[in-house]
Amino acid sequence: MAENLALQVENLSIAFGGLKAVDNLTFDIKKKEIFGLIGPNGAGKTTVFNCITQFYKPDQGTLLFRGHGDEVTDLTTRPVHDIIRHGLVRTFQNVELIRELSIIDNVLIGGHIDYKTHTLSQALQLPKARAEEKRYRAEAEKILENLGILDRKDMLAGGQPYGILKKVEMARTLMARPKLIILDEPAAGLNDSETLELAKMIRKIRDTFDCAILLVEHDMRLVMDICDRICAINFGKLLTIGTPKEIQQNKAVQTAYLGVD
Ligand SMILES: Nc1ncnc2c1ncn2[C@@H]1O[C@H](COP(=O)(O)OP(=O)(O)OP(=O)(O)O)[C@@H](O)[C@H]1O
Repeated sequence: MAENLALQVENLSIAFGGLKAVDNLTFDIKKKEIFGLIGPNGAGKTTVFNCITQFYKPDQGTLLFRGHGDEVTDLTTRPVHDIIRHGLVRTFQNVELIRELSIIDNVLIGGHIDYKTHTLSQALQLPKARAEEKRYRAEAEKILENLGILDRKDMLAGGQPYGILKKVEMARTLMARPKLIILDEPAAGLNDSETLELAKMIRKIRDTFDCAILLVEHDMRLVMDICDRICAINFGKLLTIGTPKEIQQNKAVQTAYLGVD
């Protein structure tokens, strides 16, 4: 795997019954790249990232990921719960936060995969556990500051505007110190100004937290605005990979996706 790559997908295929949902798909994502995956409804986008995160086990293909410490992992050999430990996280379309907890406590939940101390020492508040908790709290505060919502840290998650909840969810994701974040339709449910904010936030995350981003999104303005490169698929097959400009000018994409003939 080339040193500049975060993810390499080669000849990925998966079928459900007779239907080839992903058909011999090959693409790669560079370190710190914002990479878009687009295609019409049913094109196979969700299935692609379900294969990457090992929620589905692909029938065929190579999935190499460069995670923490630049270590390369063959994702197909890992169980689904192990993927996050390597530095690959995904967000969900619906924000899933605990309304009764404060914003910072919701963010701290994202750090739990990393806790080194035993649950018992945490419960007894032993010095090592207290030090660890302090370190995670400082890290959570730094992330909230970066996302511009540190002033809300002690407020309850319940009742916050949707745009803020999305930021809290992103903060929680960042606690896993990801090397690649898969964003599943992050603009769904956001208004125009929140979508603009989201674009700024995604760029800032890439720049500040040194990670690549795979964006699966229907909002073409957002995709064209922030992606370095875009992969267009239809019927599970690759149409083309290119810059936003190249994608907009591509005949196959116009026909398949934008509905232009
Ligand atoms: N678990 C499954 N079992 C059977 N068929 C499936 C399953 N998951 C996806 N499919 C089928 O695979 C194809 C690709 O679906 P997928 O959800 O990946 O598309 P998509 O591009 O994400 O669509 P959308 O934009 O509507 O979310 C579709 O025909 C879908 O019906």
